[in-house]
This record gives sequence, structure tokens and C-alpha cells, in this order.
Amino acid sequence: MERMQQIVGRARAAFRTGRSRPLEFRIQQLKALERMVQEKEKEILAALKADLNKCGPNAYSHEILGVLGELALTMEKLPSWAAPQPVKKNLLTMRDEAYINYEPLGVVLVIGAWNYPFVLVMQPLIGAIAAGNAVVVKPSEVSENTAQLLAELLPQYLDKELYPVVTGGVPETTDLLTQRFDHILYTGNTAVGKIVMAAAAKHLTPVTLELGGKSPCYIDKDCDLTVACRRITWGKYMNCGQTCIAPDYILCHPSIQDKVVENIKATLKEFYGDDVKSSPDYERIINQRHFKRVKSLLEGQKIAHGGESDEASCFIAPTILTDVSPESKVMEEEIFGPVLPIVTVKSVEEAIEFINCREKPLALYVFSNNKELIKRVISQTSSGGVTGNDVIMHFFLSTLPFGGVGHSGMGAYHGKHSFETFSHRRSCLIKDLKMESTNKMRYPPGSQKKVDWAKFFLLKRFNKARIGLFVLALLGVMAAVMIKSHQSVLKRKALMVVLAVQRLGWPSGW
Ligand SMILES: NC(=O)C1=CN([C@@H]2O[C@H](COP(=O)(O)OP(=O)(O)OC[C@H]3O[C@@H](n4cnc5c(N)ncnc54)[C@H](O)[C@@H]3O)[C@@H](O)[C@H]2O)C=CC1
Ligand SMILES: CCCCCC(=O)O
Repeated sequence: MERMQQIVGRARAAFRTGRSRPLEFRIQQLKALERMVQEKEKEILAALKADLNKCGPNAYSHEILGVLGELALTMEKLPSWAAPQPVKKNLLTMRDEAYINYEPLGVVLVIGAWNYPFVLVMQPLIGAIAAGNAVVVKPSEVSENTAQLLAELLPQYLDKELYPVVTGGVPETTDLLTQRFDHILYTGNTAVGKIVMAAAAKHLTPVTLELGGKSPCYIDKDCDLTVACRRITWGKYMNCGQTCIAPDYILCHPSIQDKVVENIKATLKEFYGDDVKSSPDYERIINQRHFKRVKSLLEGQKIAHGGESDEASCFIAPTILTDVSPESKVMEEEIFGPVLPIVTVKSVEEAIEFINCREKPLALYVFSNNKELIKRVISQTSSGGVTGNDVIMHFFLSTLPFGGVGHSGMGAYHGKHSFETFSHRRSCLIKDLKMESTNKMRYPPGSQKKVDWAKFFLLKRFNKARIGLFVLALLGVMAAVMIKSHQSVLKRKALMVVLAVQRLGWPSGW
């Protein structure tokens, strides 16, 4: 406890110096992070290989690329994100300055997960630094190599007091959670999400919870199955199925179930070859605990493809289960592994009903040639995010807020959404001391007349069209008056010229 108190205390003292607030400092720290990722790419890839058997290309494209992209976007946009944001005013504030001022929250805590242990620490960290906070970083101890590397590298590149790294497991995280933070972003399972939220509640600390859940994938009969199954296979078996927004299970009509299986099998062969275990592109389950958990989900199931495993290397083959009962264990908990159950439904209505009977998922996928059907499923269900006719891809568009809903999480981040998550949006209204007479309306004594004026100024929703017409009419009248008065001046001047000529006579030759 003492150690955590000191670490958080030092971060708070550093924050109080104000040095994390200047934009130049924030951008300088982000540039240092970019340099770290570029200079230590080899070490980062090696740690991801050791933790999850991620090959270079996969580790780079699934983790490093996202971090470099977020850094580049944030460094480019930060000056505009952090600028005071003027807001629309009403009649009462027409003469005042009204704007939102973005301010750092203070000392924030980022707790990472083990499945994408680099990007899931770095992206929140980038947003928290960009917003001017001090940040305590707690990587997941489950991905121990990446956690160790972050603990070594971050202090080499970043301000040590402002951005400490705390390593350790549940005891250390539990100790850390007794400290007071100004915001916590936790990525991990729902059960721990509740623990984090309970600990945060003691200090009234707001939280962003990036949790998990069972993300459904509905395949409509009116669909290009080859393309759909290719995309589903990519997202499902990436990182050995250990992706929070992986399609957890398929819902489809019984008549296409076998075709779905055949298409996925064909794609698996194309992606990973005949011997998936030797494919450098196929990762491993993170540890024995999760290996046993995922393996147990196969019990009593009809395995249409895969099912092979090797405990020693935490290998589980890409597996497809068919005719799965909605009540079976594999349909109760988040799979978070390379097992894809197919549950058959007779219609899209039945699929929607199936989805709505369960906790709101982190992601939802719908494949169909009929965009209206996709939009109908979106409008009649809820989830953290959606990708239509693909999977996972909404994660990579940083203008989309990434987060959950209900048991899959709360709050969101990525891009500007990270900056806003880690900022206080302070409302600022600056008046002057003139026109005091207009304030009589709000001062005692009260009266109906004052209420009527207040209603006029505050409640009246002016019809913009009507105002526009009124202003046009007013301008028309003003123009007519001006032309009229201008004409009379012109007439007077013309008359004066005529009179002058008459008096002097016309010049000869005219
Ligand atoms: N929404 C998102 O962006 C993501 C969500 N996830 C979800 O995370 C889960 C997998 O990750 P996990 O195994 O949870 O990661 P994990 O087991 O590594 O836990 C995450 C962090 O919570 C801490 N922790 C674990 N148990 C704790 C306890 N009892 N008290 C206090 N702290 C504790 C660990 O020290 C670790 O730092 C899945 O449910 C997955 O869906 C994973 C990645 C991304
Ligand atoms: C492809 C990268 C996805 C990272 C977040 C997750 O686990 O879903």
C-alpha cells in the first residue's frame, strides 16, 4: 500500500507543478513515445512473440500500427482539440464570451489487458497525455514480457514522475485501486470491471470500462457467403480468437449452416495452410488457465471442424461447432478463444430476439446484401459498436468512439474521443459589467411581467424561417426608404442642374 501511495503521490505532486499542461510539453512527450516505438520496434515485437506467439507482421499490424497512427493523429490535431470551443449563445448572452475549456482531470490510471498488451496500454496512455494528465500505467501481468518491456522503456522516454509504470498482478492492482485517481480506464473482463468500478466509487472517480462479452454475428441468407466467411474467419481466429470484438458466435438459417462451415474451412486452409499448428500466423492461447477454460467449452459439442489441441504449447486448432444449443456453456460465457459456435435461427427477427435476450455485446456484426436489413438489426438491437458486412473494422476508424454498453463497458476512447475522455469540459461564460439595467428582470421583487420577459427571452423557440422572413421584410422596407430618399435627392440635384443650365443657356453645338 505504501509503495502505491508513494507512486501516486509523486505523480500528483508532478501534476501539481503544472508541467504536464503546456501543449508543447504534451506534444514533446508524444513525440518521445513515437521515437520509442520506432527505436524499440524489435524489442516490442519480441515481447509480443514471447507472450502470444504473435509473428512480426501480425504484431506490427495489430498493435504497433495502431499506436503510431494514434500518435500521428493526436500530435496533428491536439492544438485544435485543446483550443477553447466557442458555443452558440442566446439573446441573454449575445454580448458575452461563451466557450468550453478543455482541462486535464489530474492523475489518471490506465489498466491494460493481456490480449493486445501493447496497443491497449499505449492508446489510452496517448489520450491521457494529450489531455495534460499525469498517468499511472498498469500493464497486465498475464502478458508478462510486454509488461516488463513497458516498465523498462516508458521511463526511458517519458517524464518519470508524471508517467510511472506499476507492474504486478492482482494484489498490486488491488492496492493501486485503493488510491484516489481522477479517472480510471480499465480494459479487461466484466467481473474485474465491477471490482474497478467499486473501488473507484469510494473516491467518486469516473471510469471508462473497456470490457468484453459475446459479440453476435448474424449471416443473412441473402449474402455472398464466400466473402462473408472470409472476413469472419479473419476476425475470429486472429490472435487465436483472443480479441474482445471477435465474432463470438454465428447466427444463421439452418439451410446455410453447412455452407458457412465449408467456406470457413476453405478460408482457414488458405490463411494457415494444411498444418495450422506450424503456421507462423496462428497464435497461441495466453496460458494454461485460459487453455483449460476454452478446451472445456468443447465438451458435448458437435465439432464440425478443428478441436485438436496441445496443452504443452497452449495450442487449440481453429474450431467450428454446429447446431449449438443456446443453453450450452459455450453460449453462456465469452469464448475468447478459437472456437466458433453456430446457432441456427429461422429468421432475422429470431436473431434479433436472440441477441436482445442477452447482455449487450461489445460488438455486433451483420452480413447481408440488404443494407436495409442491416440497418433494421442495428435499430432493433444494442451493442458497443457495429460493423456491417465485416468484423472488427470499426476498431480501426478513430473517429468512431470505441467502447461498450451495459455489461460490455461504459465510456469510449480512440482519437479525439480519448482526448475528451481524459479532459474536463469546463463551461465558461464571461460577461462585462455594463447594461446592468437588463438584469432587473432577474432581480427581486419578482413579478408576472418579469416572468413573461424571461419566458420570451428563454423559452421562446424562435422559428428561424419566420425570423428570416421578418429580417428580409425589414431589409426590404429599409431599402425602399433609402431608395426613395435617394431618389428625392437625385431629383433635387437634377432640378438644380436644369435650373442652372436654363440660367446660363445650353453650350453651343449641343
Ligand atoms: N473492451 C476492450 O477493449 C477489451 C476487452 N477485453 C476483455 O478483457 C478480457 C480478457 O482480459 P482479462 O483476462 O480480463 O485481462 P487480465 O486478466 O489481464 O486483467 C486485466 C487487468 O486487471 C487486473 N486484475 C485481474 N483480476 C483482478 C482482480 N481480481 N482485482 C483487481 N485487478 C484485477 C490484472 O492485474 C490486469 O492488469 C476479456 O473479457 C476481453 O473481452 C480485452 C481486450 C480489449
Ligand atoms: C485488432 C485489435 C483489437 C484490440 C481490441 C480487442 O481486443 O478487440
